[in-house]
Amino acid sequence: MSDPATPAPGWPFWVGTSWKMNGLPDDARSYAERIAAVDDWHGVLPFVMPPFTVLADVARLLRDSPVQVGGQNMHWDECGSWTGEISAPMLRQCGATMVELGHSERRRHFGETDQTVNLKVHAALRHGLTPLVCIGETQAERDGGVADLILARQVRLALHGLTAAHVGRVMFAYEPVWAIGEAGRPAPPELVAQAAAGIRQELDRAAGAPGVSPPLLYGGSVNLENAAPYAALAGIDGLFVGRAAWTAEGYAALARAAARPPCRGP
Ligand SMILES: O=C(COP(=O)(O)O)[C@@H](O)CO
Repeated sequence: MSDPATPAPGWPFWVGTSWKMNGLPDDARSYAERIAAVDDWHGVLPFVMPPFTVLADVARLLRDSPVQVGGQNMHWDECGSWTGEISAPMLRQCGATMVELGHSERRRHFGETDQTVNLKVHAALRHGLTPLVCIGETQAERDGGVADLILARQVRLALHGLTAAHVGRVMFAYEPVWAIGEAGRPAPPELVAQAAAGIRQELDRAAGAPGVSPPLLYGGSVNLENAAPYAALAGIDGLFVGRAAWTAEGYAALARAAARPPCRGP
């Protein structure tokens, strides 16, 4: 198993996917085998987040590839009476190096809060997992003019209690709630750039210095048509993709579309 990455801001560029609640064992193995066979990721840092039931299988098949594997959620405690939950050590034992936290679907349907996200960030770092924290405003919050406030609050609370050094080991994904899923509308790149600038200010403040703060990915209805324009945004360090990357070929094509030529590096 590869060591958990300590992400570097800017270049290189991350392209990852969460399969959400999709992927029976045969399909998961076939997907993993196909992306394990990709011999050129064009400089992007790839990662996949399969369901828990296939995570160990997928991690085993990708062990010798550059593709990192992560869980889609976890509990903040190491073990104990938490029926139905999964802990950081369990994810590590299965081969995960990353964990997604605070996705809007978990905030909306399963009672995830900024406080539980913060507990989980601490737990992930304690156990050597890279947390990928999802933040984003609802349509009502954007219409009400408080999107930037909501994003700043989500960032600050997620990072609460971390040292500046630990802040640099967290990753973030800006995912407007209104841009995600079947009913989602892709966010205009100008809007993403403006939101990313505000988020970056918060991240730099928490990290104590510009240039060492966490990578910031964009997610929400990313597809083959819009991947390159999002990837070209100066404040965006990666893409976090759902539906468009639920086939191995779709994922590999997206990584190619998002790959920045070396001259676009810092
Ligand atoms: O939810 C996400 C984006 O989903 P899409 O299907 O691409 O809208 C993001 O967290 C990746 O799972």
